[in-house]
Amino acid sequence: MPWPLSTAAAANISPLHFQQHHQQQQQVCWHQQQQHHRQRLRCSSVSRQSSAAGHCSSCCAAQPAASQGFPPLVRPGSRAGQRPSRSVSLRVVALERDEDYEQPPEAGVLPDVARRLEADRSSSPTGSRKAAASNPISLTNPIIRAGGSSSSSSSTAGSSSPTPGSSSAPSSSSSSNGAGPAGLSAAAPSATAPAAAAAAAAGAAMQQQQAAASAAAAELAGASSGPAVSPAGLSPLYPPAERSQIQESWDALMRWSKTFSKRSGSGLSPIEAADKVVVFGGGSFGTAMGSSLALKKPQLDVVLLLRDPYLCKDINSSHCNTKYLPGFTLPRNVRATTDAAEAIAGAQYAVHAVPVQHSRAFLTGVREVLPKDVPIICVSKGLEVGSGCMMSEVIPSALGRRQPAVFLSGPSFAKEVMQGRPTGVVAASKDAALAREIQELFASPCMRVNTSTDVTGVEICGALKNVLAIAAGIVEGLDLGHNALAALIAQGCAEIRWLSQKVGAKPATISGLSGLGDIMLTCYGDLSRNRAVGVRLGRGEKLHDILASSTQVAEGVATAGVVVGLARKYRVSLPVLTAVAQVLDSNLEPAEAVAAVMNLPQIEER
Ligand SMILES: NC(=O)C1=CN([C@@H]2O[C@H](COP(=O)(O)OP(=O)(O)OC[C@H]3O[C@@H](n4cnc5c(N)ncnc54)[C@H](O)[C@@H]3O)[C@@H](O)[C@H]2O)C=CC1
Ligand SMILES: O=C(CO)COP(=O)(O)O
Repeated sequence: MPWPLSTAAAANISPLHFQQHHQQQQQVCWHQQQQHHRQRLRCSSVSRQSSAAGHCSSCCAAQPAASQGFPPLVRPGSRAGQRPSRSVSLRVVALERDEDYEQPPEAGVLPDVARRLEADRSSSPTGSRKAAASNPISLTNPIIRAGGSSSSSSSTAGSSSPTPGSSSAPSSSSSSNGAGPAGLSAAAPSATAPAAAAAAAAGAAMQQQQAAASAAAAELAGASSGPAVSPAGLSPLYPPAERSQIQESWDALMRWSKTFSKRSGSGLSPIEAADKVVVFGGGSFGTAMGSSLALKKPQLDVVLLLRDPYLCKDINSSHCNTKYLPGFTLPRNVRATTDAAEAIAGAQYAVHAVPVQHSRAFLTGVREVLPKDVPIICVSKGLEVGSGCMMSEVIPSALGRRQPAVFLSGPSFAKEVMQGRPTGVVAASKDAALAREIQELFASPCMRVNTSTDVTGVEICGALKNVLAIAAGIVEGLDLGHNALAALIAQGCAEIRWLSQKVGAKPATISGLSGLGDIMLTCYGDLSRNRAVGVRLGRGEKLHDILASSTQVAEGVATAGVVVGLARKYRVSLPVLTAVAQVLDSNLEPAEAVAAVMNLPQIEER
C-alpha cells in the first residue's frame, strides 16, 4: 500500500492493533513502501525510457491593482523535430475515475492463459523469484543539493546523495527484495488457486512477483505452515479471512494495473520523440518542472527562458537556480537563455510558468517566434486582474490564435518536485489526446499525472485555492488554533465549490487533485507562498512590506479581488474569500475579518 493506513481506517481498529500496525509502519520505511509499490505498479513508458535515460534503470518498472503594487497590464492587440501522434496510448493509469474500475480482471478470467502460466510457474519457481529480486526500484531523485557529488548520473537505489529535506529517510539500499512490506508478503501464502489464475491472466511478470512474494513469505514464516510473521517480527494485524480478502483485492488491483498498462500502443512516447522543451519563466516552478523532464531524458534539451541575464549566467555556469531554488543542482541538460527566439526554436513543447499577471504581456512578446502548433503546458494558477480571465482565455487572447494547450495543476510544491518526492497533478485539456500526451510526457515514478477535459474546473480551483491559502495563513498568524483552521478551510472548500460549480467545474475536479488536493497542500503546507502572506498579515505585517520583501509570486493576492467580481457575476456569496480581499485591500484588520465571519448568521450546511 503506497500510503500509511488512513486515519479513517485506523479509527475502526482497536488501539492495540493500531499500535501494532503503527510499529509495522515504522519498521517498513518510506522508501521500502515506495519501492514495493512501484515494483508492482510499474509504468511501462518509464521503464522503456529509463533504460535509455539511465534515470531509473531497473525499476518500472488592464486595470492594475496599483495599491497592491502590480504593474499595469499590457492589452495586446516551423518548428523542428517531431512530436508523436495525438493518438498516443495511455501507459500511466489514472486511478480516480470510476469507469477505470469498470472491469477489473477477476479471478478466473482467461482460464486457458491462466492454466498455461500456472504450469510455467510450477516448473520454474526460483527463476521468477530471482527476476523479481534483481529488480530494485529507485525513487531517489538525482537532483541534489548544490555542491553535492553528482547530479543526473545517479540512477541506482541508494547511490545518490541525500536530497534536501529528506536526510532522515533511510537509505534505499535497505529496501525490500520485491516481496513488499510486512502485511503483503506475509499474506502471500494464502493466495489460492483463483487468485493465482487471475494473476496468470495478468501476465508472466505479475506471476513472477507473486512467486517472489510467496517465496519470501515462506522464508519469513520459516517455510512452515505456522502463522506468518512480518519482517518486523510482528504478527499480522487482521484475522485470516480478512487478510485473504485484502490480499485478493490488492492482487485484483495489481492485475488491473498490469493489464491497463499493457493496452499501450506502438510508436514513440512523447518524451522519446521530444528533443527540446522550452520553459517560459525560470522561477521555482518552471525550473522544477523543466528539471523533472530533463531527468527523464538526459538527451532532452531543456531551455529556461528568463529575463535576468545574471541568473542565466549562474544557471549555465553553476547548474543552480541561485535565486529561486538555491541549494539544488540542476540536471546538466537544463540551460537558460534570455533569447526567446533561440529558446523556442525547435522546441516540441512550451511549459508556461510566468505569473498570471505578467502572462499576457509575455505571450504577446513571443507570439511571433512561437510556432502555432507547439503545445503550451500552462502551470500558472490565477485570474487576470482587470479582465477576470483564466489562463485558458489569456493564452489565445494574447497569441491571437488557438494554440494547443494543457493546464497542469495540483498539489505540487516546486521544492518537493525538485526533491523527487511523490507528487500528483492533473493535466487538463479540451483535447483529450493532448492531455494524455502530456500525462505521458511528465509521468515518472515520482510524478503521477491524471488527465481531465475539465479545463475550467482545474483552472478555477487552482486560482481559488491560493486565496483560501491566504485566509488559512491569517488564521495561523493569529494563532487561532486547529479547530479554527479546519473550520475555515471547510468553509473555504464550500465557497470554492459554490463558485466553481457556477462557472462549470465538474464535481470530480473540485474534489480531485487540482481542487481538494491543492487546497490541502496550500492551506496546511509551510512551503506555500500564499499561506506565508496570510501568516505575516495575521501577525500584523502590512501587505506592502510583505510584498516588498518577497522574491516570489503569491498569486492569491491579485486573484482575491478578481474572485469577488466573479462571485458577484454569478450571484454567489463567499464570506471567507471576500474577507480575504477586504484584508488585502486594507479595509479590514485580519482579526476583525475573523470575528465578522464567525458572527455571520448560523446556517444550514450546504
Ligand atoms: N512554486 C510552486 O510551488 C508552484 C507554482 N505554481 C504556479 O506557477 C507560476 C509561476 O510560479 P513560480 O515559478 O513559483 O514563481 P516565481 O516567483 O518563483 O518565479 C516567477 C518567474 O516568472 C518570471 N517573471 C516574472 N514577471 C515576469 C514578466 N513580466 N515576464 C516574464 N517573466 C516574468 C520571473 O522572472 C520568474 O522567473 C505561478 O502562477 C504559480 O502559482 C504552480 C504550482 C506550484
Ligand atoms: O500552487 C502551489 C502548490 O500546488 C504553490 O502554492 P504557493 O504559490 O502558495 O506556494
